[in-house]
Amino acid sequence: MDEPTLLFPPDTDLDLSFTSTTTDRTFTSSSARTSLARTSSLALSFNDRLSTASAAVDIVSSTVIRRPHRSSDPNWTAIKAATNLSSDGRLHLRHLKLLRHLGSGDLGRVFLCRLRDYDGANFALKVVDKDLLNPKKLSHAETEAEILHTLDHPFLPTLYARIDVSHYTCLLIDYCPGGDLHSLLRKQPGNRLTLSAARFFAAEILVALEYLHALGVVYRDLKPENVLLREDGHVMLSDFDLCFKADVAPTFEPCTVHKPKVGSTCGCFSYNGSRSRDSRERVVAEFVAEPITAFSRSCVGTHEYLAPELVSGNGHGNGVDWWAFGVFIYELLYGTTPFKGCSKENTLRNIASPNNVRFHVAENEEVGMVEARDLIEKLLVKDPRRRLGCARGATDVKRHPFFDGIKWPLIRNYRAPEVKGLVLRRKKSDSHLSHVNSKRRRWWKRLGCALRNKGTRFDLLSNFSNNNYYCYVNDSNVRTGKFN
Ligand SMILES: Nc1ncnc2c1ncn2[C@@H]1O[C@H](COP(=O)(O)OP(=O)(O)OP(=O)(O)O)[C@@H](O)[C@H]1O
Repeated sequence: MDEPTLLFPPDTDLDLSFTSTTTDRTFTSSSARTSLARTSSLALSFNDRLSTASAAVDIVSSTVIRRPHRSSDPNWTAIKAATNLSSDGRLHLRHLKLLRHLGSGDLGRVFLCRLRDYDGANFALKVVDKDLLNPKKLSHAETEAEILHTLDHPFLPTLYARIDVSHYTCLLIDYCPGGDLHSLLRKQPGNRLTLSAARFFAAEILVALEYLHALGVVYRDLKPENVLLREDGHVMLSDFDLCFKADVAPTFEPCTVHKPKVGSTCGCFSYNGSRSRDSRERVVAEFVAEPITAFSRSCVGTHEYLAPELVSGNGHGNGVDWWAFGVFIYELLYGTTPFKGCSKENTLRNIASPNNVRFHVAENEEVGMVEARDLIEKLLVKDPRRRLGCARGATDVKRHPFFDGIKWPLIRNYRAPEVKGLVLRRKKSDSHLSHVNSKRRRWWKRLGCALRNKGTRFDLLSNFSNNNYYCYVNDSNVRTGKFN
């Protein structure tokens, strides 16, 4: 579908003229689109005259967004510097320089930008022209801005500033140079990832969904296209225009867990197989925050990711995200979606039919695929009342053997997998850390050797290092702490 060239007359607020060719695969009720390929060329600039004159109409929220635990983040440092230098302590469009067009969506266009006087931090600026949107899209745009404003999570975008100028709303968020997971999949042989890479991305998305659900946000548009990749290879779930908010009542619920025998180790990243036979059971109280009473009738989402209850149109709730999570893991591992038909209608028919998901089982498949299929089957249960995740959310999904060995609280520190086409940039702070870590590694190694010589078990010591650079030793098996 060719988008028309948008040219603003010289006296309008912004000059964002460009041409863009877009196809996409999202549909919202009646309209259908797909985001499979995008090409665009552009010539754009903020109108300087406007930028300086815009102060009177700017409604700037950057000063009210505070994330104290991220005070050392370079992006925040840059924003703080710009606002400190600003005469009214606010961020304005004149503080930004647009570098290039990143892409277009249903609601607006996204540009790579930097602060004018500071080159060290990249941002993405989503520009929504409210004059071009119908009331329904306007409400989606407002939903997205509201949800972005509430988020504070490493796998979700940070809204640094919202700048309203005339009929434009501009949202300044994190820039993800790694592109999206859908494009990355297309670069892989068979369009699929290795099991350990799929598990890394699935685990991060699970944590992001857990956070959204704890806020009462049902996401409704999970798909690889909406998973952007940060420079360190960690994910950023994007696109919140199809979300809806519901009530959530957090509880502590009793749960039986397997307690490993003292001294037994757990492989952290490489696949660990089934649970240890040495485990004992104990009951613990677990935090559950899942919007189980969420209910909506509007049919939104992406065809291949729609849950059966969405297709039937009788109303849906939090379960649609757990269904989509099953489709997502399937696509990462099999290179296609499980109910895809030869047309959109066929796809919807396959989803609505009582037939369960089917798998192609390869002869020499990777260890862990049995667990992966079991998880997918449990997520793709057609009746949402019996679907994994619907009752107790991520708490239950995280405990599935597919995720065995992942140390959830440390997940943001894991090193991203090496995946063809994914260029990882190490942050300056990381290279400093890796220097410290390599010193620490050497220190542990020397200590381990010394103690081994004295007959002390090294595997107990190696468990002190919770970092994924370290080697985990489990009897005679050495497992490297990496996702690849
Ligand atoms: N933070 C970002 N960093 C890098 N690229 C981005 C970022 N946000 C968006 N993009 C790019 O811009 C494109 C348009 O994004 P946008 O969120 O407007 O629309 P979309 O993802 O197609 O979804 P929708 O139309 O549902 O809003 C994306 O496909 C992506 O390639």
